[in-house]
This record gives sequence, C-alpha cells and structure tokens, in this order.
Amino acid sequence: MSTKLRAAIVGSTGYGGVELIRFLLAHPYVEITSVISSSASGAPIADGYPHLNQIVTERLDGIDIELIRGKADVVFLATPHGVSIDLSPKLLDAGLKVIDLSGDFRLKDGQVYEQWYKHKPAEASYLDRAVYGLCELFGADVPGAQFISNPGCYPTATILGLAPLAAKRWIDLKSVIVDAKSGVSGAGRGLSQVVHYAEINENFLAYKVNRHQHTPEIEQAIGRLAGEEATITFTTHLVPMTRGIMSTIYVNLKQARSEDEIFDLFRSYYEGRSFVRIRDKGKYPGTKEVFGSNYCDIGLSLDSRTGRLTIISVIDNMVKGAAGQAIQNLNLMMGWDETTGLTFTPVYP
Ligand SMILES: NC(=O)C1=CN([C@@H]2O[C@H](COP(=O)(O)OP(=O)(O)OC[C@H]3O[C@@H](n4cnc5c(N)ncnc54)[C@H](OP(=O)(O)O)[C@@H]3O)[C@@H](O)[C@H]2O)C=CC1
Ligand SMILES: CC(=O)N[C@@H](CCC(=O)OP(=O)(O)O)C(=O)O
Repeated sequence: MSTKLRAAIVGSTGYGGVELIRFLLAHPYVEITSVISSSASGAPIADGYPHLNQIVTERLDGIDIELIRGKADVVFLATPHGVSIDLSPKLLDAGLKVIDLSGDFRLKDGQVYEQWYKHKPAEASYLDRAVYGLCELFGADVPGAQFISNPGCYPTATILGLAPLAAKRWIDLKSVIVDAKSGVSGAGRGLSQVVHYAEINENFLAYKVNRHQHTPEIEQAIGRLAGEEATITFTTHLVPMTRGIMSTIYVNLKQARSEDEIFDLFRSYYEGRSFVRIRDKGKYPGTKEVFGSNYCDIGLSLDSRTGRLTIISVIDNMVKGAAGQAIQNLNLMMGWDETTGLTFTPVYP
C-alpha cells in the first residue's frame, strides 16, 4: 500500500486544477487519487487536456463527499468563487484537509466579502478556521492546520512587495498605489469576450478600476502586518500574454531613507525564503523570469527627487499566484520542506 498523501482536486478541469496536476505529479510525497468535475464526470481528463494523454489516465469523478472521503486525505478546491462556501464545510466536517484556491475564505469579515464578491459569505465559524496561507508572511500559522485559504494572485505579488515596509511601518499606508497587470490565464479557462483573441491581441486594458475584489484582501494583509488600517488604490490591467503578473507599487516613505537601507530591509526580511528573490540595484524583473515557477521576484528603486519608492513585483499567476502556493501550503501543513515538489527552474525564453 502506498504511504503517499492522497490528493483530490475539485475543479480539476480548470486552469488552476491542471496546474495543480502538473505540480502534484512531480511531488514525492503526494499522489493524485481523484480528479473531480461538476459537469463532466466519467470522461477521461485528457479529453479536455490532450497534453495529459498517457500521463493522467483517470476518469473524472463527480462531487461526492463520501467518495472523496474514501479516496483522499487532502482536497484542493480550484473552483469559482461561491462554490467553496458550502463545499469546504462539508469536506472539513468529513475530516478532510482542505486547501481552497478561491476567494471565499480569504476575508475574515463576511460583510466585506459580500460587498466585494456579491455572494453571501460563509458561516463565521468556518471563516475563523481558515488560515490565510501567504507562506512567507503567515506561514507560521499553517503547520497542523486543517483548512487553508490560498491567497489571490494579485495579492500575492502585491503583498510580498509591500510586506517589509509595512511591517517596519516605514511607509504611509494611505499613499499606496498599485498598478497591476495580468496575463489572460488569470481569468480561467471559461470563454468571455475580453479574453477573445481578437479583443486582447495587440491590446492592453484596465478593468474593475476601484472595484477589484482583491483590494480588501491586500488591505487586510497589509493592515495586519502594520498594525494599522491600510487604504490602497489598486488598478488592474489585462495584457496580451498567457501567464504572469506584474505589480508596480508606488509608496511614500514616512521619513527619508537611503536606497541602501531599503535594499538591506528587503534582503534581511526575506533572508532564507527560497521563493522570494530581490534583484540587485538598478535591475527590474520581468514576468518571463518567473514563468512556470514558484518565485516572486522583486525590484526596487527610490526616487530621491520625489521621496517615493517604486517596487516591482512579479509572479506566475498560475504558480505562486495559485497552484504552487497551494502546494507550498500543503508542504507547511504537513511539516515537509516548503520547497518540496516546487523547485522548477523558470521556463526561459
Ligand atoms: N487562474 C488563476 O491565475 C488563478 C485562479 N485562482 C482561483 O482559482 C479558482 C479556479 O480558477 P481557474 O482554474 O482559473 O478557473 P477555471 O474557470 O479555469 O476553472 C474552474 C473550474 O471549476 C469548475 N466548476 C465550475 N462551476 C462549478 C461548480 N458549481 N461546482 C464545482 N466546480 C465547478 C469547472 O469545472 P467542471 O465544470 O469540470 O466542474 C471549471 O473547470 C478560482 O476561484 C480563481 O479565482 C486563484 C489565483 C489565480
Ligand atoms: C485576468 C483576470 O481576470 N484575473 C482575475 C483574477 C481572479 C482570480 O484568479 O481570482 P482569485 O485570485 O481571487 O481567486 C480577476 O481580475 O478577477
């Protein structure tokens, strides 16, 4: 009998789901025992994803709590917002470990969730149980947890870019402006006009301006690190590429600092954290430099003329922004090295 941890993936037919499959197949301590679909049970997953031919031969299971309980120890939910609100409590009550990739359990205040996501929130007791798994910052909460709420893609890039400064209270938290861009895989596999080739090719557009659902998630994490309320301006853009997020962040420093002090702060804050790489002075990361990997790369530049600091933070939305971070959380949950199964070199060029 296998001694590996048995994993089930709900939403396995989506982009987040297939990225989980790619990483879990390479994980030494985990085996995928159930790939689950709410709409195509019985079909081989490779029907919809021919790149998985001869690699994943299992047929899709339906969503059946007893079946999942019999087949799995941990369940990843890579489902649209709203699904996990009912499903996670059932899986938790069945004794399963749950890692939810959606936004349903990230915000601790149900009213704030309802305001931004337009769904009724989950029951407060389950919201309280969910551990917000931004590993480099709140990873100490994860070992032994049963229920992880995996951070959003834009929040991961943005919060990692701001964290050292927020934790040290070096910045004016009302001055933060985040100008973020994402590739189209961030919108999932479903078809919509905005990701139609003819609409996004050779195009670059802003969307959800001042109403993006990730705004309160970033404010919640930055507020927690700084111990004071944060109110940010957050603008998202879609760019004609498949993967990648770049968050360009502008902040006012509370008092004058040298660029050396800022670099020293970032380097010491992330010392020993395998997946955060601080670029040297004068060098700025591009999304291709993290493509397919779990890295978050950060570049910094202080404008002594304005006193403003510019932070450039890039991730692969599918990896550090979703599946990779979910597996990093699983590793911490289980007491394994957090890099297990995640040490892929970025795909370049
Ligand atoms: N794409 C990204 O970069 C990121 C995504 N996320 C989050 O991860 C989650 C999945 O995103 P993504 O993979 O991109 O989305 P997709 O749209 O690509 O996939 C979602 C999958 O969920 C399944 N699904 C749809 N409705 C239901 C339902 N009612 N019950 C159960 N399953 C359902 C569908 O599969 P089927 O019909 O087979 O059940 C579908 O394939 C979302 O919450 C998203 O916000 C988070 C960070 C980054
Ligand atoms: C490009 C694109 O459309 N991106 C999505 C990201 C959504 C996502 O992945 O949602 P969570 O991270 O909240 O789970 C958006 O802006 O809503």
